[in-house]
Amino acid sequence: MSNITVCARFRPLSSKERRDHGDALCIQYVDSETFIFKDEKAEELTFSFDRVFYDKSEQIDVYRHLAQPIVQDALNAINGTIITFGQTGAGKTYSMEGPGVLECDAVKKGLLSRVVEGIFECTKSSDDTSKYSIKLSMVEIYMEKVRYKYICYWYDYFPAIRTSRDQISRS
Ligand SMILES: Nc1ncnc2c1ncn2[C@@H]1O[C@H](COP(=O)(O)OP(=O)(O)OP(=O)(O)O)[C@@H](O)[C@H]1O
Repeated sequence: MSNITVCARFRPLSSKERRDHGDALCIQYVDSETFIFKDEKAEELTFSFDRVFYDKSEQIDVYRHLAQPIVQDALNAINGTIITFGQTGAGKTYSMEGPGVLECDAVKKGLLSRVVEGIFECTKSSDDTSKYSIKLSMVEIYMEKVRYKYICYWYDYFPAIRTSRDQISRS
């Protein structure tokens, strides 16, 4: 896999969209990497990505494919970035936060809380005396202006401090 992964995600139609335009979709499933887009003249255009998440995809699928490798790299001190890009209402916030960043819905929670959980899950399972300094931030770029949404730091974090103390007392 290259250093950059590009995915497309489709959200389900809203009830207003169904009411106004019906259930017909302008995209057609080909496989997990390719879809066909039919434009207004019914011309077909084929698009391919590293992965396509269709409207029934779950938040966990997006996390596992897109973010988990970045979490694992982060534990080896390799920085990573996840960018959502799209027009208003496309589902960027939903993918990043879920229905709300303070909501703990296990199925619907977004990448942000899954990434935080993933990082601490990995550090907990490390059995050496590694020291971690973790910085995680989420920004919104709108009209070429950068706005911080969340910024968190964990400095001098010793996940294995208890394990190492136990080992010393056992030896
Ligand atoms: N995968 C999804 N499954 C279910 N609902 C979704 C999904 N993606 C988006 N939605 C819903 O669609 C609506 C628009 O999504 P969202 O607010 O995430 O868009 P956005 O791209 O962040 O928009 P904006 O740029 O205007 O902030 C929301 O009501 C959201 O809950």
